[in-house]
Amino acid sequence: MSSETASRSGRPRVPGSTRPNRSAPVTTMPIAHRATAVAARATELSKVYGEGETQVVALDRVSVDFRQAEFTAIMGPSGSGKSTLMHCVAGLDSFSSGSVRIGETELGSLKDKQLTQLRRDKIGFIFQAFNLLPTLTALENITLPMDIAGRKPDRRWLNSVIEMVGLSGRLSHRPTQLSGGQQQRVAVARALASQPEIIFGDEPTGNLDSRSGAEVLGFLRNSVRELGQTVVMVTHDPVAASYADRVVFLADGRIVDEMEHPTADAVLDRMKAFDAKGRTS
Ligand SMILES: Nc1ncnc2c1ncn2[C@@H]1O[C@H](COP(=O)(O)OP(=O)(O)OP(=O)(O)O)[C@@H](O)[C@H]1O
Repeated sequence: MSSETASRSGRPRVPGSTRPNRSAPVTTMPIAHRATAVAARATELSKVYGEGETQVVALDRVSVDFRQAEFTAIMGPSGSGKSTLMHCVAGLDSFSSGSVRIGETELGSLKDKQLTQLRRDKIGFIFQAFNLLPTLTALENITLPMDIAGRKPDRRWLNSVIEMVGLSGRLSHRPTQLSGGQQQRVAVARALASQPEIIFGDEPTGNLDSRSGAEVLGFLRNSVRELGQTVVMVTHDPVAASYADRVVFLADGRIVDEMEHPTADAVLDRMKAFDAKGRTS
């Protein structure tokens, strides 16, 4: 595998693959751009549920960048807007005002069909509940999004991803024949297989024991460091957040803090500073 420095410098290759990662070859991207290249951006993003007395401001003018080849965790107290932020940026939910872009594409300007296409082609998802199809084998689940899109998987890339998550011996198994940790590895491979611009994880380790969770988080971190993937993950768990390069803290629908190179203890301390209502102290 390539060194961290080399791999984090832009769009590196999968080991053994002849194909560079899709959007921007590393050799042509100036260093200044690499450091600031943005995979997804929310600007003044607001999301309001309901009206009048029952109105809830879930997101209150949130502006945040998710940089390419970086692993970002979103944390905050329950109800602070983490899932809403992820869903709005991932094009899974509409927003009330502001803007979101994935790469160069403004989501607000897209019709439903275009949004579906963008999610399919540019975004990978990993959910707490694995979301695998029970009638398909592990391999069929991994390639399903590409099959639906009518795209042929890059075999060498696919093999590298399958090898990385340690599923080579399990490809013909169906989800019920796999442990929870193995099922989530299938979901990780499915998300990585199409080399999306960005992967969103919603509590991806929420249903796993700590060992399986650590494995999945390790694969996600490797995908960022060694494959140049961009990952954004919502989590409640300071240990999970410590795998990220950066943590963004939400409270009351606003970003209240950020932490680079987080440790579990530092994240835990920061979380303790939120009071029971979810406000910062
Ligand atoms: N469909 C909805 N209708 C009305 N209010 C909603 C809806 N979805 C979320 N909310 C409200 O928006 C706010 C933010 O919710 P969100 O689920 O984004 O928070 P969260 O930080 O992800 O919470 P948790 O950690 O508990 O999952 C909360 O006050 C929630 O009650």
